[in-house]
Formats: sequence, structure tokens, C-alpha cells
Amino acid sequence: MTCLLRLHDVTHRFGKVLALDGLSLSVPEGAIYGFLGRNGAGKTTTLRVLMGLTPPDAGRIELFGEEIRAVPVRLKRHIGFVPQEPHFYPWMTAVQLGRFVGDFYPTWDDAEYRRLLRRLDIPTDRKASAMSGGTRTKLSLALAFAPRPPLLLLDEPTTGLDPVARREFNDQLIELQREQGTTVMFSSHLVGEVEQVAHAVGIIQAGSARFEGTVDSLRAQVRRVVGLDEATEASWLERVRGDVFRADEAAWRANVLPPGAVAERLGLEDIFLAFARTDEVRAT
Ligand SMILES: Nc1ncnc2c1ncn2[C@@H]1O[C@H](COP(=O)(O)OP(=O)(O)OP(=O)(O)O)[C@@H](O)[C@H]1O
Repeated sequence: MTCLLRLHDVTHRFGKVLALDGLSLSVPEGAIYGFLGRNGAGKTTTLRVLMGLTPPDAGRIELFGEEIRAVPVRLKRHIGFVPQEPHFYPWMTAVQLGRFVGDFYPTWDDAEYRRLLRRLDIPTDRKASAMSGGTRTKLSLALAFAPRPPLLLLDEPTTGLDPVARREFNDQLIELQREQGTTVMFSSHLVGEVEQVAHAVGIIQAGSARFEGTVDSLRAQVRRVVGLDEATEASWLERVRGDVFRADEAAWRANVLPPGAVAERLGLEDIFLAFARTDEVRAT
């Protein structure tokens, strides 16, 4: 698997708050990578590091095959970004915004931008201030895809959209990603959404990666062990450490559980909840 982007042990502090705590992750080239974490887990800080807006205190970044400490402007030009809440000059129309944003990108493709506006049903002559939230979010997608960036970062882009608009947005993201072959990193705290769009998933908690892999491997590997009595639980959990919670199929079948215990399969929602409550899952 070729990775377009890797973070190694990246740390960032805001004063006393340790926002990123030795974060390591790998984003496969050409995939949609769902970056899942609770509020405050460190998703936005990670994306800001990748946009070159927040230089990390420590750690290494590998991006487009280069190893760097912080993301320089020349690489930023090859990264598209869709923010949580897009802010446009309210008096500009979609066409005017295209001209404005296009000036920042040497690879801006105006014909592609016009095609995207038509495709996403975005009015060309209406001011941004008169667009609905859903249309503004789609506009930020068109602006992000028009320069055909090899890497696109989306920071909880569907926040504030109703379920229908969210589904439409995500369907369009999947289609455009497929057409252009873009590598996409998509942050969200909505498990169902990540399940819908992502080929690979990274779960971040308190600034550290807790899991990385495909959605299927996440389902196959993570289980909740029930049926342990208190005395067994303490010694057994100590003995097996994290392995059993992240074992492969064969290890599960090899019956590593103590008598009476059962390893339950979980839905993705429950897996995420289990990761969020550190005491239930001993991973990594
Ligand atoms: N500018 C800042 N100054 C101080 N602390 C900050 C700042 N930005 C973020 N933090 C803190 O860093 C941690 C990570 O925040 P971050 O915004 O990256 O999380 P997030 O996963 O994106 O959360 P959300 O889903 O709520 O957007 C949090 O504890 C947050 O309070």
C-alpha cells in the first residue's frame, strides 16, 4: 500500500493542553480516509497541521514523498481544504469566488469548476449570502476539487446539514473522488457517515491514534469481552494486554478467552463508543 501522507509521532500543545500526543497515521493513496474522533480529540488540529497553519512541536510528516517538519506553502498549493463552516465573501457569486480562489492555485481548472457548478446544481449568479447552507457546502466542494488537488482535507464538512443534504454531499464526494482519483482525508464524529464514505478509518482519541485499518478489519478485530468475573478480569486483562481486543480472526478462533467469557462482535457505532471509553478497549 502506497501512502500519500504519514504522520510520525506528531505532538502539538496549546499552552497546557496537549492537543496531539504522539499522533501517527498513514493515509493510503487514492483512498477516502475517515478520520473519526470525539469532540476535542484533535481532528481539527491535525488538519491544521496538514494545512501548514499549525506547525507541530515535534514529530515528522511525510507528504507527497517528502519528509518535512511542517508543511511549506509550495506543498499547501497541492492540498484542497473543505472547512467545517465555509466562509465566503458574502457579496460574491459562485463565478466570482471561482476567479478569486483560482488565483491562489496554479493548477486551477476553470472548465472543471464550471462543470462542477452544473453538476452540483449550484447557481452561478447568486450571491453566497443568498445561498442555503447545503449549497454553500457544495460550493466549497466545487472550489476544492477544481484545482484537481492530489490531496483533499475535509473538516467535518457536513456539520449543520440535514440528513438528506448530508447524504447528497457524501454521495457527490464519493463520485468526484472516484473521477479524479484524489486522496481524501475526511474528519467526522459521525460513525454512520464514515462507514458510508470511507475505505480506511483512523480513530483518534485524546490526540493519539487508537486504530487504523479498513472498516471491515475494524469490525473483525475489535470485540467486547463479556462474562468475566471480577477476579479473573483483573488478572486476565493484565496478562493478555491489548492483544485480544485487536486479534485477527484466527486468534479469536484459537479460543484465547478464559472459561465463561465471550467475545462479542460489535457494530461500528459500538466500536467507536468502546474506543471512546478507554476502559473497555485495550488497543495499540
Ligand atoms: N487555539 C486553541 N487554544 C487552546 N486549546 C485549543 C485550541 N484549539 C484546540 N484546542 C484544544 O485542543 C484539543 C483538540 O481540539 P481540536 O479542535 O483539534 O479537536 P476536534 O477533534 O477537532 O474537536 P471537534 O470535533 O469538537 O471539532 C481540545 O482539547 C481543544 O480544546
